[in-house]
Amino acid sequence: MPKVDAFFKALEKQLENKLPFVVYSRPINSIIKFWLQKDDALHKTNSFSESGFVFAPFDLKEPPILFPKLDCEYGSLEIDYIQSVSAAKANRTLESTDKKKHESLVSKGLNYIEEGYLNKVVLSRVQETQLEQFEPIEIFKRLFNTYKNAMVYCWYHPKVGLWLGATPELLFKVEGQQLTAISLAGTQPYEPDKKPTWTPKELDEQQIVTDFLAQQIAPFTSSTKISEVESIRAGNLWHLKTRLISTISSNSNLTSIVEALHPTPAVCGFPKDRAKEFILNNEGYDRAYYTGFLGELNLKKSVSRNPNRRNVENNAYGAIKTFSNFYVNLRCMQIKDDSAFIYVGGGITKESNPAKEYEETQNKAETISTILR
Ligand SMILES: C=C(O[C@@H]1C=C(C(=O)O)C=C[C@H]1O)C(=O)O
Repeated sequence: MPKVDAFFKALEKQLENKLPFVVYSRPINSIIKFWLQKDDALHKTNSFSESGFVFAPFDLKEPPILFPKLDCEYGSLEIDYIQSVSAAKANRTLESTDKKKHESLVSKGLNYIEEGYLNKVVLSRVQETQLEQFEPIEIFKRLFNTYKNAMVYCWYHPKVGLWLGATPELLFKVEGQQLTAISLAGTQPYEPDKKPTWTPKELDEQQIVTDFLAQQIAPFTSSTKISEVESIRAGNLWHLKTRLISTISSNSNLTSIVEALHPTPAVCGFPKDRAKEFILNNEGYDRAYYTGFLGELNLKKSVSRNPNRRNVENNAYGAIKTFSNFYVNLRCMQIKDDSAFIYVGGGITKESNPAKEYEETQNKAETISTILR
């Protein structure tokens, strides 16, 4: 059997057998990887000290789920485009009262901002779409073909559920002693041949995220470099992005970095605790794994040394580096029976307008719904 077919057949079989798996491809990358857990045990991690794949909820009162490396079969495939079943399956978006509900949620958030209780809060909703067929692996293939600068994934555990997404947002990654974090916020619709123009509202909203990240990593790092703000495209949207790169002090660990950064003001708000409390008390539904994070935990890779170096003796041995990378679970959906639940939100600051914020969530939902049609 050709390698591609065997790769996806193994996934289909894992799903049929109701066994946990994740299949994913990191941004700007033509490598697809999977981890297939050998039994249906539900492993969690509190310490982030194991190796494997992590899937964490928004609210970390529930510990993240771990597919431990030692309990998994691993596979990878290098490919640019995967043939998937004839593009479209008809589907129907259910009538919703979402608009009114979301606008009144945003208005309430704005009241809290006006009163000075919050600077920014990210408010979200979930939208249901009926599917003609249960075909998550096919949806994954379409996500992979469509969103090249996103982390695309399909994650399944029989005791938790099935999630799919194409997220443009890195929470942070660690490679050896280097920490990279990304501030991503502000949204404009993409229009062909047109560069986005950013208003002070969006620049401010994104700056809150950058300042938060810089402040939160400071106790664990040194010599942080902060890039210029740039526009990046994610499907039918533009966002503002800043990159922060620093060196981790030798006494810090992943748990303290996660606690310091998650959830960032890009998906929660500022101040963090007040925004989180507002979300939990007012959104009126459970975000579960939406705006949580997912990714590789403490994996190893060998990095070859610079061949131009003089120290020939050392060049014979490459260095082994430990790396982890966590992406924020955005532009995602959960599939239950024959329905897809699409999760979308946006940042609210004092200049926000409820009707526009609803429109922004619609644009975000569109990014992911196009894959279902
Ligand atoms: C919350 C979401 O996206 C986040 C919010 C953004 C915004 O408020 O402009 C932009 C990118 C993401 O950090 C989402 O996609 O659901």
